[in-house]
Amino acid sequence: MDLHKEGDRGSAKQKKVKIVFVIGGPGSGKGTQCKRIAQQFGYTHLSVGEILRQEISSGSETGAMIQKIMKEGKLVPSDVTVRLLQQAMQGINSGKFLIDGFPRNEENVKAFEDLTKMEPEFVLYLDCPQDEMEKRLLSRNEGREDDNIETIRKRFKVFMESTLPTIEYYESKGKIRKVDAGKSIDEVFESIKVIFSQGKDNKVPPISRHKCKCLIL
Ligand SMILES: Nc1ncnc2c1ncn2[C@@H]1O[C@H](COP(=O)(O)OP(=O)(O)OP(=O)(O)O)[C@@H](O)[C@H]1O
Ligand SMILES: Nc1ccn([C@@H]2O[C@H](COP(=O)(O)O)[C@@H](O)[C@H]2O)c(=O)n1
Ligand SMILES: [Mg+2]
Repeated sequence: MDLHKEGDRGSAKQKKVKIVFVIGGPGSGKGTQCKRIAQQFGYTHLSVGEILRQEISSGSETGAMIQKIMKEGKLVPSDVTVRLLQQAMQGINSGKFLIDGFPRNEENVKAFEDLTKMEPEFVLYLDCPQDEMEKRLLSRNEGREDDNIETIRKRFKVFMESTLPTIEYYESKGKIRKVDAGKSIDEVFESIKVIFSQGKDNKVPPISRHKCKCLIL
């Protein structure tokens, strides 16, 4: 798949690639729900955090740099993240991508748009209270280096300061589909199924920072 040529929207020969971004605070359930969405709706699930962790495992210099940033709960420079994401997408012959944990800041948005010339169909936003996310992360038990209380608090701060503005950006474009992610896994998936069944014309009421559950501590 040539992700550059996909930007030539007029070309009938180009296969239309559909992209859905999935964002939400750390522990909001992005990975959990993406697995279900991919299975039920035929998407290829790409977790950007997982792609970055694979780069760490490769033992490269870039991986070492990523590991340091992740441990601090900060964000990896967008040129690195988007290059790795684009490489992962190019290796897969799929028409539908579910991109989990992306974008995390405005720099991510710009780098993705500049490099791929693509935009998401919509952005699924898992809105979850912070105390619930903290509880989930502390009992996740998957051996992640960043699942400790110190790093978790830093990740929450990054989410508030850097990711919420991207949610507002996509809200202004009418692309946010928000679900209450504080409920049980099954209940959250029920709300998500409605969104994926209705497709891109399903509009939800506008949100603002003040209405996010993640801010009600
Ligand atoms: N709705 C839910 N209710 C209770 N526990 C949940 C729910 N959704 C996910 N979990 C659990 O919470 C933990 C975090 O979920 P998950 O890994 O899907 O979150 P995430 O948003 O991908 O987090 P991160 O940003 O850190 O990758 C996991 O142990 C998962 O099993
Ligand atoms: N767009 C992104 C996504 C992730 N990161 C870094 O990876 C960490 C883990 O991400 P998860 O989605 O698995 O929680 C995250 O805390 C960041 O350090 C990133 O920089 N940019
Ligand atoms: Mg995850």
